[in-house]
Amino acid sequence: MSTGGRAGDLTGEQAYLTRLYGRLDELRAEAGARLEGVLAATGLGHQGLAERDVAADELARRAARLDAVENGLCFGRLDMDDDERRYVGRMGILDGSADFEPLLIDWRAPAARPFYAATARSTEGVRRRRHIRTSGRRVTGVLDEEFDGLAEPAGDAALLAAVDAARTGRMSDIVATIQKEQDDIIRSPHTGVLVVQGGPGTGKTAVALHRAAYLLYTQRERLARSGVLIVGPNTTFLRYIGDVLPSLGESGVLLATVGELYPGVRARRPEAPAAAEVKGRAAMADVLAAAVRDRQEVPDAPFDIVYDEGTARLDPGDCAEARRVARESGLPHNQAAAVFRELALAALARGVAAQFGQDVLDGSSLLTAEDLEIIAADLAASPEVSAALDALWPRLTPQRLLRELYVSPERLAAAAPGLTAEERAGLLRPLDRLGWSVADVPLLDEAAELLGDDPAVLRAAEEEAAAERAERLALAGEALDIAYGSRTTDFDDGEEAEQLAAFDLIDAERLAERQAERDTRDAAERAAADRTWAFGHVVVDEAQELSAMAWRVLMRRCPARSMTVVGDIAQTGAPGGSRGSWADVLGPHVGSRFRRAELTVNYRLPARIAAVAAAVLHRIDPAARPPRAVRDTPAEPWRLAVPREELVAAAVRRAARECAGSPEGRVAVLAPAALVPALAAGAAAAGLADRVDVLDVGRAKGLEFDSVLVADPDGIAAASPRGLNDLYVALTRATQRLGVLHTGRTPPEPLALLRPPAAAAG
Ligand SMILES: Nc1ncnc2c1ncn2[C@@H]1O[C@H](COP(=O)(O)OP(=O)(O)OP(=O)(O)O)[C@@H](O)[C@H]1O
Repeated sequence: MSTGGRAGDLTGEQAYLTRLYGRLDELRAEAGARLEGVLAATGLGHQGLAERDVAADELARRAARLDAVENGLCFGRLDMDDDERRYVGRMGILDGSADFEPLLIDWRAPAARPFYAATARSTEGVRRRRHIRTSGRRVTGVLDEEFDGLAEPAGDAALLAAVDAARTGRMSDIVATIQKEQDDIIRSPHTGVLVVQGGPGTGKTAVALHRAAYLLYTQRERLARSGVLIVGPNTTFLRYIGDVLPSLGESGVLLATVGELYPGVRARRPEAPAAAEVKGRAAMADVLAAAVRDRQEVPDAPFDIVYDEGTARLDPGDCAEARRVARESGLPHNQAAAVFRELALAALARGVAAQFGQDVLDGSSLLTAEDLEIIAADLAASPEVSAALDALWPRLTPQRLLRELYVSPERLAAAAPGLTAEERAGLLRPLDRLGWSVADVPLLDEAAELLGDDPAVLRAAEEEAAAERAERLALAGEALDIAYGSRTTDFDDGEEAEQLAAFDLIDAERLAERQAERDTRDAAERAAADRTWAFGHVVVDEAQELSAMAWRVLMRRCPARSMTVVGDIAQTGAPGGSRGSWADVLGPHVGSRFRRAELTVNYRLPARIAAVAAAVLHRIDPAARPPRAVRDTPAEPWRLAVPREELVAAAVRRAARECAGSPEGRVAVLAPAALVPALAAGAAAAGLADRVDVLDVGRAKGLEFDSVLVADPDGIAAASPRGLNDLYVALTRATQRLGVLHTGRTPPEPLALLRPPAAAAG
């Protein structure tokens, strides 16, 4: 393999790149002019206006795609055995001639595949693979791999440069350096559930996002209609990965946490881990089904309903029969209410008719059919009768079902006999205005399925959602007022973050309202507002974190079961997350009908940090194979014992030292949640807030930083429901340097092997 850039190569590639950007500019100008033309059209009827909006949206999306590929437009060239030359880049570009010659091949097109798949042993017709490095519109280097059959290409310098680069705090795409084992997954033709297991840093997230981009390219029409959902563990993570698909020219994908998947509900309520774990169990589906059945009542004894026209007697036997038929209708609760009501009304009408006596000869009613109809109509129109029947089979919103379950020990005991008294007590809560937790969302969704839609209930649910929104806006308004009121010219970054959160909230609401007014929203936008939306493809990242109940939600959102599921069971941290295998997780939904792929190379951790992590992994699961690190760095990971009362100050000092040691890149201090506020305040006071993130391990899941300081590893292990899993996650976030600050004489055992840093004075 030859590297570097001979002057002739650079000049030649620069000329080609300049031509490509020239063509890109032309295409942008064309798209802009067409958009202007469409928007300027006047005298359109209703239909014409709707068509114009659709066309304008499509053109705006195309313009956005053309803008998005500006950076790193072209990154590779293939010289084939037959002398054909192919340039590979972020999008396909044809020249402007009548022949439409391809100038640039989209990385996802079959013709680009050899760029990722060719090896010395299987060259796929490639003679030379060239990596083209650019900065803006300038070529800065080329790197050639010659497949002359003589030798295995040497280590991939392009890859090493990419994985060694300083991190920005936002994930970048890897389109220029996708490796073969990753490419096989990205382009997998499998149409069902594809599970990608891999240790930390093996590129699971990167692969999942590039697979989404690949599917959007190969199945554009289908997925433009049905949309793609990407599920991540928390909003910090979603922000971290949020630039990747747009940089690949793909928008219109919905990124959400499970807590955001129930329209109208924002899950903000804190939840005790034990209660979250119980709520995540698959058995909660039966609990909810029982809770719904429990709301379908039969009176213990006959009772009289006094209404305008007299008194009607409701008999428990008739009620039980009406309930039996309604249940057997197979309809969801709210729709079956109509069946119950009709049968109960008929029974009531028979009872009233009987009050008028019977023919002594044949026992038939003395009333005419017309009389009977009038009685039935009077009963149906009576508010008293309706109230009595509604009390027996109330129409329910999911919110009401759950709220009334959570406040009632009796209802909980009846619906959840399988839970222990302690577990049930953990679910109890007062009637308050704190809303819903993330663990409640799958239960609301499950309840919505069991209850079904009913116009009256939909209205009630909308009213509840509107009230909740109004409350949130009021709270946001208050937060803004507070932020403005307490604004000083020198507020620290913690305050600024608060203020931004409030602005974000309001912006999100405004956006949602604007979207609701248009009907040209893309699939992702419409899907976000529709609980019953069926996505064309669902990507689940950090999939090990999901509870059994959360999986049920995702399976409902993807009836076609076209899914890419990526995760690492050894990193499970969430209280309801997976303990077993992927077969345990997916079995209830797809049986054994899923394909499993594995990623084995670690692109994040330098070898010496990977060795520390491997020792911890061995403790978690002696049978697990740690991924192989692709590179090493000179910095030795270290540990430092500090007195507990000095931990915060020592961690802040160390973070400052990390920042001073390299001018760019991100530093993280990872600590037990209880320590985070003090550490964050210390970092802010030291003026480090723009370079240093202070996070608990749950928030750091899936993220990475140039330098990581793990503060109080014992505390992290003790606070984690899974013992060492959270510590494993914390130790696997660093791309360059790792330090551990512990308070005991020695840290948890595998870390005891580490030595103090070169200059130990904290
Ligand atoms: N082929 C590649 N070229 C360049 N960088 C890569 C490549 N594959 C992965 N990386 C980088 O390696 C890092 C780790 O990738 P990623 O976050 O996708 O790993 P992960 O398996 O999801 O990790 P975790 O389990 O910790 O969430 C990222 O910075 C990613 O960009």
